[in-house]
Amino acid sequence: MTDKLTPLRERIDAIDAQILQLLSERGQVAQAVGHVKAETNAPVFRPEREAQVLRGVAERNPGPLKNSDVQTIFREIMSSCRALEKRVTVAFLGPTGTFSEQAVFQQFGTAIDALPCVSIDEVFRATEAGTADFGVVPVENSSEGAINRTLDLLLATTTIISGEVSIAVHHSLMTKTGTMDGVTVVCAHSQALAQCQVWLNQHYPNIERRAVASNAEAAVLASQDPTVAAIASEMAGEQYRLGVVQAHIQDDPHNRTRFVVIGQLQTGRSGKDRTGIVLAVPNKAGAVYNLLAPLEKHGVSMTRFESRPARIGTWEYYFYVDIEGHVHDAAVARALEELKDNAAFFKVLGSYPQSL
Ligand SMILES: O=C(O)C(=O)C[C@]1(C(=O)O)C=C[C@@H](O)C=C1
Repeated sequence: MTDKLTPLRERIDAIDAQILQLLSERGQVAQAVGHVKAETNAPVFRPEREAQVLRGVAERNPGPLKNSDVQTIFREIMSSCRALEKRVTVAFLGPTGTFSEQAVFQQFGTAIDALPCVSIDEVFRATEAGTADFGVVPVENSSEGAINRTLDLLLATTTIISGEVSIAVHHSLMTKTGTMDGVTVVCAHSQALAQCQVWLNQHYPNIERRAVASNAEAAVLASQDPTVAAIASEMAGEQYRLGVVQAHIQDDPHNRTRFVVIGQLQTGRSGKDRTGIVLAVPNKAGAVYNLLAPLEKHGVSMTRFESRPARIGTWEYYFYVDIEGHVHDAAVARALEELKDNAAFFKVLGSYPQSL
């Protein structure tokens, strides 16, 4: 047994030495890139380049490692190389242990300074003020729909969207003891309670449900009080040493939340991009239909259409539209020019690489 293992481990040691040498070389090149960028004041974080690198490794992956695992490794390599150029600060809806934090790491890797904020408003403020280089905010959930606060803030913000991240959202029911003995209340963020309501109705119809600021806060409460159960990610459960009563209790097994990255950065073309816009039209028959006609005319696909009541001003609704492509793609540029001409309000939220 040992004799068979020894030569294999020696091979692994030799490969690791090569990997380490190559990582060191990569780091040195990243430092050189950093110097070039510093001379021209160019942005350090280039989401379009990182997306291309990650798509490239998945395309060229010879196996046996899974594409998603190879991408996780390369994301961390780029994160560490980027940190050699400049360590970025990223604001998110805290506390730590939330899905928002997971989205931050999925986009930027872990070689960053993560800045937990108490609300979505605070994430926007920190990013606008420059306290954070970027902010990560939830924008839609596959079972609950739009995160309205984010949509409202995107309308007014001076920041632009530079990226998107999609996270599988799995909720677990957890308590201090790992059982429901003596539990009188289930705490979670209102979105999480909504995403688990069928399951809760079936299994614990009579236990009080209490909405709190975040699932991580619910986990903190459960860690302090054995009569409280929390619905949160298992990551949060581990962090606050909770026992799992039941894993994956969300009603939709494919439940996902999409986040956007906000900042001052205009992301370049990656070859597979998305653009977010907000529009308003005068309240006339056929206005919305006519408004969107340029998209079809120029062969631009719409991937999302969301409306929000305008709470002030002359128009009744703002329309949040996501389209495929980048503002610098010829067809998108032409379609947007025409859209703008027909709209009473028009704002480009940003163009960015589609999430992996
Ligand atoms: O290509 C660049 O612009 C780099 O700075 C290098 C690098 C990388 O490590 O590959 C690091 C940070 C950028 O976000 C993109 C890529």
